Amino acid sequence: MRLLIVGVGALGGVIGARLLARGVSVALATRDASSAAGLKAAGLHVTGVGGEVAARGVDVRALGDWPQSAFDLVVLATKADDALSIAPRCVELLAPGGTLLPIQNGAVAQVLARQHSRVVLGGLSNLGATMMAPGRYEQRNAGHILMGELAGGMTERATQIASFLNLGIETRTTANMNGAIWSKLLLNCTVTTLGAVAGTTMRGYITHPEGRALFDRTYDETLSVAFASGVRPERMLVDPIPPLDRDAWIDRILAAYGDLRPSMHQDFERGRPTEIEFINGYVAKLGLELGVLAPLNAAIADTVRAISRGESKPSLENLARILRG
Ligand SMILES: NC(=O)C1=CN([C@@H]2O[C@H](COP(=O)(O)OP(=O)(O)OC[C@H]3O[C@@H](n4cnc5c(N)ncnc54)[C@H](OP(=O)(O)O)[C@@H]3O)[C@@H](O)[C@H]2O)C=CC1
Ligand SMILES: CC(C)(CO)C(=O)C(=O)O
Repeated sequence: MRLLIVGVGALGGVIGARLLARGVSVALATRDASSAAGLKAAGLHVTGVGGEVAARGVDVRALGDWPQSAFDLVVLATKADDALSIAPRCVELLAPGGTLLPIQNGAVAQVLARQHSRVVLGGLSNLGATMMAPGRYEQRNAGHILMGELAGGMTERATQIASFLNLGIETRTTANMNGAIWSKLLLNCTVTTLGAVAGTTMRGYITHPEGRALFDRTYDETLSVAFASGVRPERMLVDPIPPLDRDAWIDRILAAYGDLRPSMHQDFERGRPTEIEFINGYVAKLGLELGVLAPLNAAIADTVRAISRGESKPSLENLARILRG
């Protein structure tokens, strides 16, 4: 299988390096020729969970420099906005019958599938990684890539692609990919975004009454939109549907994600665009289309946009303000 990884940041770098270390042939695409030259010189080096691996002399070019129809699989590992803008170019790079596998947080695969339904397979990452410098990455957990057909069910292409990626990186399939993407979305709409607007981790805000109230109400609102869209969220690390013993369920979420610094908070600090339009922004918009109002998701998205514009700062007070409406 001829594989191209587009976006050699935290996730793309770890996936590429682990496949190369197992002798799998991997082509890489960066934004431009100068980052490709830098990466060619640096090679890929991964430390952390899963062990240290290094790859020299990597096959890397700028995205625009790869020939058309050259790949059977393109793993799209950029942030969401970039994924949307370069998806048409990625589709051109696919040979007939090829597959585009986006692995962003949020509803990127669903949005891409509206334009490129023929080729898009749903994907997400339960693997956590950080890029220290171009070519230098740290794997933060023992997570895996999850993939499957957005229309549901299992196909031969999904099984074949998973077996291929499994040569270097743990990859699982699900017959309920939409449900899995929504399960992650439920957590990103709450754990990630509330932590980002509060400027802390989930453990840092959930002990405040407003933090707990906003978490509960936002989670339930997001779940209503998921159900209205016909999705049945899939169990992943925690049960996606809160059981009667909600406190014990919150403790399980805290154990898995409570101490992680939200990626969106890092986006604020680095002045980078966030993925909010594919997280709470997506849920608010879809809720409107489906006639299920999602005012908390809309208010959270507005707060994130205001912080990105420099009109507000992350703080615990944002949570109380969003709750007041
Ligand atoms: N890191 C993690 O632990 C996890 C990440 N995710 C999701 O995975 C996605 C990727 O995240 P992450 O790896 O952290 O992001 P990074 O920002 O570390 O990596 C994205 C990479 O894509 C590159 N890129 C941007 N535009 C292009 C382009 N036009 N052509 C080629 N490359 C391009 C960027 O290059 P440049 O620097 O030039 O912009 C950067 O190297 C996000 O949606 C994130 O939400 C999901 C779960 C965990
Ligand atoms: C792990 C988690 C849920 C933490 O917020 C996340 O996905 C993120 O920050 O992007």
